[in-house]
Amino acid sequence: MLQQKIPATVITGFLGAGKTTMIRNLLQNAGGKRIALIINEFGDLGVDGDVLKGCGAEACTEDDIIELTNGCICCTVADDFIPTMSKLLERENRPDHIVIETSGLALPQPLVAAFNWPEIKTQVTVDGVITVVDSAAVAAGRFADDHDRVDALRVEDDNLDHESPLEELFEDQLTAADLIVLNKTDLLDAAGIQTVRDEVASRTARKPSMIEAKNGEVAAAVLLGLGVGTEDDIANRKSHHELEHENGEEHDHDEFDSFVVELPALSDPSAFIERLKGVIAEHDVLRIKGFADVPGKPLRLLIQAVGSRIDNYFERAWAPGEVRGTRLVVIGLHDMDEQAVRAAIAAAV
Ligand SMILES: Nc1nc2c(ncn2[C@@H]2O[C@H](COP(=O)(O)OP(=O)(O)OP(=O)(O)O)[C@@H](O)[C@H]2O)c(=O)[nH]1
Repeated sequence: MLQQKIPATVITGFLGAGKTTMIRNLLQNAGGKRIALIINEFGDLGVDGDVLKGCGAEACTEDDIIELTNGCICCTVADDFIPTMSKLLERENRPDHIVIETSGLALPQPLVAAFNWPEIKTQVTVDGVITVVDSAAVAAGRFADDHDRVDALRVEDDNLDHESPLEELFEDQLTAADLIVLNKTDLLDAAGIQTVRDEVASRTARKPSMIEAKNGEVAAAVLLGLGVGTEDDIANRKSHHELEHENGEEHDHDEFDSFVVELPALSDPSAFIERLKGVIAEHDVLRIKGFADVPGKPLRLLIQAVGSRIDNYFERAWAPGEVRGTRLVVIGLHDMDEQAVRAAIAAAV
């Protein structure tokens, strides 16, 4: 008997937009669907996997959560994604739906194209690409902020074919979308949200629907079942990179850098977080996430910084045998001064 293709939803969006938060909410409200989740993170601490495994949703047990940690999924399609999908499809107990969270720096286009590989195409179809947008970051001009600098460079160097890397990635992720979720609307007023809608609409020639959300709260029925078959429409969603290098030149993530900082226990987490805000602002760090050891506390403290907005909460107990420690992934543009950022974070403890 011919098996029905399994729908796969690709969830993309820039660092810190709220992808993991939205997926966590989805898993807790999946309405009886069994979901397999493939998570790809930039930076190798596996924070997203931990957050999702910790949500205890029946829709998706720990076995159904697969982490791809060898770099951005868009660059490791052949070595990482295809073999992972093949293994998943060989399972006896196949999922009803597959959800893929790309890293915040990934281009969705090569991933969607992978669904046209013969061994995948016969068994799976892309239900839709959902792009999560940090509305507050858009309103703050995060993705357009170094226009002047790039324009100045372009005058000096005719060969410069890139816009700012943030802007380009933002547009590529929007161009791939079947549905755009304008998240974090709690941080804006109505006029601010309208500005974000206009800005987002102006960044893609395609006009996918847009919905607004707070804390990634979107009904499962809205996210799953778009039924698009996006892999058949990739010709209309080319990334800047594909348009510039039609001859197949490799795309890479040279514009971004990440490293892990190991720190001692935090005796005063609030003071550390206040000082961390200063470090982020001074060095223009894009994203910090990780966890901390707070002496005397049985739970580990999760720290999530998106720009200089920092959330922190006690997440889960240290597991038996797990070494307590403080580890943070730091992500920034390539010109970020790693040594200076390391020293500044260490001095903030
Ligand atoms: N105020 C506010 N914060 C949010 C909202 N959604 C998510 N956040 C917070 O934003 C931070 C980043 O959220 P994540 O869900 O980890 O974002 P992500 O897109 O998975 O991030 P990466 O994995 O780095 O790409 C966390 O601290 C969330 O609690 C929202 O709607 N409003």
